[in-house]
Formats: sequence, structure tokens, C-alpha cells
Amino acid sequence: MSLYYGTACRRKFFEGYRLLSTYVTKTRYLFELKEDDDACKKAQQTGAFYLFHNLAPLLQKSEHQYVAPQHSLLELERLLGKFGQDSQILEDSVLIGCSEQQEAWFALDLGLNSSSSINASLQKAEVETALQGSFIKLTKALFELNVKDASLLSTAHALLRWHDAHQFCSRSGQPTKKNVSGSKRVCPSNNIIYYPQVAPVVITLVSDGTRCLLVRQSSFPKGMYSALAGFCDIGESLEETVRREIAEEVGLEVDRLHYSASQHWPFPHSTLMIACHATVKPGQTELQVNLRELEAAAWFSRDEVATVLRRNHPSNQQQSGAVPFWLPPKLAIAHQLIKEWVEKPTCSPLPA
Ligand SMILES: NC(=O)C1=CN([C@@H]2O[C@H](COP(=O)(O)OP(=O)(O)OC[C@H]3O[C@@H](n4cnc5c(N)ncnc54)[C@H](O)[C@@H]3O)[C@@H](O)[C@H]2O)C=CC1
Ligand SMILES: [Mg+2]
Repeated sequence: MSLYYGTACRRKFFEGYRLLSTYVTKTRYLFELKEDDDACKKAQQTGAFYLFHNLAPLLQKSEHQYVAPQHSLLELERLLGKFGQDSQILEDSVLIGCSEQQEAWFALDLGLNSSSSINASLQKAEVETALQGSFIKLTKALFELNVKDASLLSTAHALLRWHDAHQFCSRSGQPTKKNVSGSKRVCPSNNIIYYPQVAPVVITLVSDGTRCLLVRQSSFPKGMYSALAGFCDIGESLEETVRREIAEEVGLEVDRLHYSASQHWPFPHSTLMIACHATVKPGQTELQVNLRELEAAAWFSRDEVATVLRRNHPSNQQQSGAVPFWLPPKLAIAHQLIKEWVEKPTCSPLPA
């Protein structure tokens, strides 16, 4: 390689290699913890724990924003001791990631009563006082945190909820047993393995070239419009789901579509949001809104959407009186999709 590459190129190659190496090392470490119960137990000794109570994460208020505090195993054992509990509840913790220095991160719910734990759940208010924080519902917490913590807590929430809801084998009816990391549950009577489930959902911003289509479900917060979303049916490709959802919900046929990005979304259950841009043929834009699915759907110009993005907050809407609706918050992939459309009007579509 040195024969053909100059010094700058070589440096770049090795810098790239170093970066990749850190990521690969971390990924392999997490893989080992998921597979090896003893290694995972060992990692708990030096790891950090994020705490939940009935699926609400513990947050502490710092100067300008909320932070998700970490606790060591020792601190947790002290806390449990203070409330007269033994450490068995720690068996319910789930692995959610690790730092670059290979400090493993776990999540533990102190309020859920799992079948593997003989402990009664801890009282929320007492734990909040002891830990100088508050357990805040995820629907609120996510929007108060930085992106890294929001993503970590949303993973933790999804995994804790999945374990809470899958404690019994659907074939034998017997209690299933979680492995130490929480990457699976096994039924001891028939060895069936259950893995945490994710439901794929496509979210599509439809455009006719100059306008984009925004829709409202009756369950959305008042005044909020978003892109079209829908769960993938069994047997469908993503492209087929996009075409079906758009036809079902607004009666349009997709001409072209291209993938934009994806995001894990914890509401109402764990979904993988797959975001796409789609176009319909000019002249074929008449909406036939399916009122069983949507409350409203309408075309909006780029200028209208850009204005709403600039003022995007429900309270700003009331103050100004001029903005007729608002859009999902920055954290939601719908927001990114709409922003992308406003900012990159000329991105070239691929055939559907
Ligand atoms: N992160 C973001 O930016 C956004 C996320 N979303 C999420 O997308 C998801 C899907 O959007 P919808 O328009 O509601 O989907 P949808 O158009 O497929 O309609 C929902 C209906 O689909 C059926 N369904 C089929 N498979 C389902 C499954 N695995 N789980 C639950 N219901 C299933 C149910 O009857 C449900 O009432 C929602 O969970 C919503 O939270 C929606 C908009 C923005
Ligand atoms: Mg939908």
C-alpha cells in the first residue's frame, strides 16, 4: 500500500482504521455481553444503570435542561438496602449500550413487578426523594433530553416494556426466562426463544413537485399535521407498503419514491420508522381522504411549510395567530423529512 499511497493518503487510511476499530471493538464487546451471561454479570459490576419506574425514566433537572443520571451497582445496592429490598431485582435489568471505554450501560425498572423478582416494586415518591430526581413519562421526557440520552432511554423503554409484556411462553403458558443482558427470553419447558420485536412502519412525505401532503389523525395533539405513516403488512416490501398506505389513506398513486432515513420510535410500541419521499404525477393530485384513518389531509406550499417550521411550537401558533398548524418536534423523523423537503427541493427521485 505504501508504494502507491502518499503520506496524506496513508494517514487518512490509518485514521479511518482507528475510528473503525473503536466502533468495531465496542460492537464486538456488546455482542459478547448479549451472548455470554457471565461476561454480562461481570460488566454489571463496573457498569452504569439508568433507572425507570413503571416505564417512566428518572431525570434530574440541571441548569437548562433535564439529564438522565447514571447509577453504579454499588449505589443501587445501597438504595435497595435502604428500602429493605435485596438485590434480586437487578436480574430484571437490560443491557442498552456501552461507552467507547467499554463501560456497559443497563436500564432497570424499579416499579414493575416482574415474575423473576420476588421484590415488591419500590414506591415512586420515596425513590424520587432518595435519588433527587423525578420519574417523567417518556412522552414528555424524550423532548426534554439531548439526542444521545433520548435515543438511549427510548431503547431502554422499548426493551423494558417488551420484557414486561412477554413473561410467558405463548405455546406452553410457562414463565419465560430472560438472559442476563435481556437480548432474549427462553421458555425452559420447550426451549423456544423469544426476541424483542420491532414493527416496521413507513412514513412518507408525498409531493406533487411544488406542494407536499400533510395529514392529521384524530389522535394527534391539537393542530399538529405530519407525513403519512403506516405499518408494514406481512408479506410486503417497503415500496409496496408506501404505495398501499398512500392509496388507502388519501386515494393517490405513487409515481416515484426514494428512501431518506430511519429512526427507532417508542410510541405506542417499538417501531422502526422508515422515512421516504414520494411523488405523484402532476395532475393526479385530487385527494380522497379515508376518514376511518385520517381526520384531515391537505396540500401545502413550500413557503407555507417553511413558515410553520420556523415557528414550530404549539404555543407560538397561539401567540402569532397566523400559523394554521404545527409540525412534529425536531426529534421525530417526520420533522426531518419535512425539513429535508423544504431545504432540498431538487433531490432526484428513483423509480418506485
Ligand atoms: N416518529 C415520527 O415522526 C412519527 C411516527 N408515527 C408513528 O407511526 C406509527 C404508525 O402510524 P399509523 O398512521 O398509526 O399507522 P397505520 O396507518 O398503519 O394505522 C394504524 C392501524 O394499523 C393497524 N396495525 C397494523 N399493524 C399494526 C401494528 N404492528 N401495531 C399497531 N397497529 C397496527 C391497527 O389497526 C392500527 O389502528 C404510529 O405508531 C405513530 O406513532 C407517525 C407519524 C410520525
Ligand atoms: Mg396511517
